[in-house]
Amino acid sequence: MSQIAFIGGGNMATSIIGGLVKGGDVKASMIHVSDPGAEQRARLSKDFGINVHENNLDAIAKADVVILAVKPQVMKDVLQPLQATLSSRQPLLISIAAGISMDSLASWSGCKALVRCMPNTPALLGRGATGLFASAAVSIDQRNQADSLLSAVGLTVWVKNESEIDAVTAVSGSGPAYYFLLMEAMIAAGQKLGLSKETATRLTLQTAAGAAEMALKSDVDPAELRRRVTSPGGTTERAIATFEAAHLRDIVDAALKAANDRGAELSQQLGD
Ligand SMILES: NC(=O)C1=CN([C@@H]2O[C@H](COP(=O)(O)OP(=O)(O)OC[C@H]3O[C@@H](n4cnc5c(N)ncnc54)[C@H](O)[C@@H]3O)[C@@H](O)[C@H]2O)C=CC1
Ligand SMILES: O=C(O)[C@@H]1CCC=N1
Repeated sequence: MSQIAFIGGGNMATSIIGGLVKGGDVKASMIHVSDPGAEQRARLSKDFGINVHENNLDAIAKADVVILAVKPQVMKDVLQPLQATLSSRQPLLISIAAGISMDSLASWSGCKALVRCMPNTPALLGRGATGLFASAAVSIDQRNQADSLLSAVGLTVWVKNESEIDAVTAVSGSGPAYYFLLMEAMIAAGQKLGLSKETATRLTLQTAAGAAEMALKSDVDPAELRRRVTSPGGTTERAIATFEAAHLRDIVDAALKAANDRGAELSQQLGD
């Protein structure tokens, strides 16, 4: 069985580790995590019974797969001290960082088999969505390994071009935040209409979950599901007309383009 090392034990690593341990596909004893935060390490050790390390080199010492889960801004500084070990051991290197290119990962790590992927936080519940892209040096076995690690925490989708990872980031990596923003706005609007905060919150969250579940299970697309809620001359029609008049689709288009472009900009700024 492969040893898996996470460099960085923050929000995303915790989500993925939680999913892996809960799913039972990977033994806790096979998972190593390094993080400079003592509290972070204590929490990971207590919650999941995995191996924790202060030093990144200790985490990767026997790893077959190394998952990079640090912020993009520190990636170069994190990888350079690991380069000698990584280039001699040649583990499969999986980066979940937004906006760090394959070229940068290869030159900073010395690894050849690289996977860039973009998960999202619902991975914590096993309901994540991850887009992945592999370098040419990734073997079929390694690709399957990356797929099974990330599919333990939800849906996986492979893309053919590296640039598509920025689009995946814009749609699903950042996506949960868009839905949370809409929830915040609906809860506030419900309160203005006279509901208590608790009632507005419970109704909003259950509606979001129900709508998502319907869209996932339905054999028709979201546009048709929307039409089925919208009675002619009724209440939904007024609300949808208000969204359309405020150019909601253009706003979503611009927001996702901004996220996509920020991914590309980060690659430029943080690359060599
Ligand atoms: N938060 C999200 O929804 C998503 C984040 N990502 C990507 O995941 C990566 C991590 O993001 P988060 O988990 O949100 O950040 P985070 O800040 O929660 O976690 C980063 C962790 O790295 C640790 N760290 C800092 N310096 C380190 C070092 N030198 N060596 C080892 N560990 C170090 C920090 O102590 C922290 O625990 C980022 O690159 C981000 O682009 C990807 C998909 C979704
Ligand atoms: O906001 C970010 O940069 C990261 C990547 C996707 C979600 N969070």
